[in-house]
Amino acid sequence: MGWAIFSTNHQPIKNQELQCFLQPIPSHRGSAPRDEEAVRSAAAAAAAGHPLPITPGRRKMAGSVDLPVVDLASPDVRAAADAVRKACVEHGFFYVSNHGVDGALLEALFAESRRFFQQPMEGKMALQRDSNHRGYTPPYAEKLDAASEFTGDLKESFYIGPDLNRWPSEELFPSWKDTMELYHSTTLAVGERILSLIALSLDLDAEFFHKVGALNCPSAFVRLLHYPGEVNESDRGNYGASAHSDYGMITLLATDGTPGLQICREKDRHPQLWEDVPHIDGTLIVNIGDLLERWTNCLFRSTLHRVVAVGKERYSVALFLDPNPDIVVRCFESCCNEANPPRFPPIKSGDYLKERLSATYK
Ligand SMILES: O=C(O)CCC(=O)C(=O)O
Ligand SMILES: [Fe+2]
Repeated sequence: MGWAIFSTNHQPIKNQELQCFLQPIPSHRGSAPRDEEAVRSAAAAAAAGHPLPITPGRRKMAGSVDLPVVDLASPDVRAAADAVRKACVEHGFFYVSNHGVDGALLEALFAESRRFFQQPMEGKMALQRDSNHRGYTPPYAEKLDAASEFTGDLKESFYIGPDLNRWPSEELFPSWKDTMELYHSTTLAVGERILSLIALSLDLDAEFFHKVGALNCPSAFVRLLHYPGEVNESDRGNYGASAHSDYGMITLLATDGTPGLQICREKDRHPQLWEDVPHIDGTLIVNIGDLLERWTNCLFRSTLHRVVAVGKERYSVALFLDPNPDIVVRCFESCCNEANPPRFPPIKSGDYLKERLSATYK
């Protein structure tokens, strides 16, 4: 049988051998040469009747995508689960409102993040990312699209895991640790609620992800992100975060309201159409990762996305909520049958995530 290791446009890659798992994201994941791509996306946007605003970075952009907003406080849980299913099938992205993350906590989180990234490089590098994948990553050290012609993405970031963290000095950052730990636990709880809706949307028990152990010491990482405002001439066409899909179950994203995030709903369509994901006050952005795409046999989309430079500094914070590393991700029975057999072999979550991460930092 030909297994697909990385999904592409929800079709299996025929005759792909298992060793391909060790390769970085293949080049068809959003890697058209930048000029050609700009022309193509402009043409597609024009054809679709979208306006083409020219950003300070002189990048042409398509229109905005109209993603659904799921109310997490809705008493009609069935309707919320149905809305989640529709969003995951059609877009792989949606917003959640009434999520319960306090505005004051978000304000404190962004203030701490700004203060950390505003330090001189020396202070940040003292907490450089370690082998446990915690800490600071400078600009250019990470390349989310392996096919990008640039050395690396423009962003800098800081990873905070469930434990074993590296913290800035308490003297300089007295409330940093408490703020980060509170944000970690708060968004983890929101993520668990979203996963319970996702389980219901797949006609599984609401507690499914708990029951199979995926949420027993899950691999949950908060990542603070900072994108520069001004970019050097040599970085013209480079991305804040180059095209990628997220690796795990779900991602919850808070932004400071600055635009830049774009999604491409049809990975293999040419020309690719990139659409802006506008900020909506009071909401978090949620997207599906590759492991959930595998679990659902590509019923749910792990959608390609990127962050373009918009000539303005940008801060965002992601929570990557991934399963316990020992969980084996195997196609749900409800998502396959004889006519639609599993497209991926079962895989241990930790093995999959480790390979994807190591490809990102080569
Ligand atoms: O900053 C953003 O808006 C997106 C970040 C992202 O896609 C990621 O870190 O995986
Ligand atoms: Fe992402």
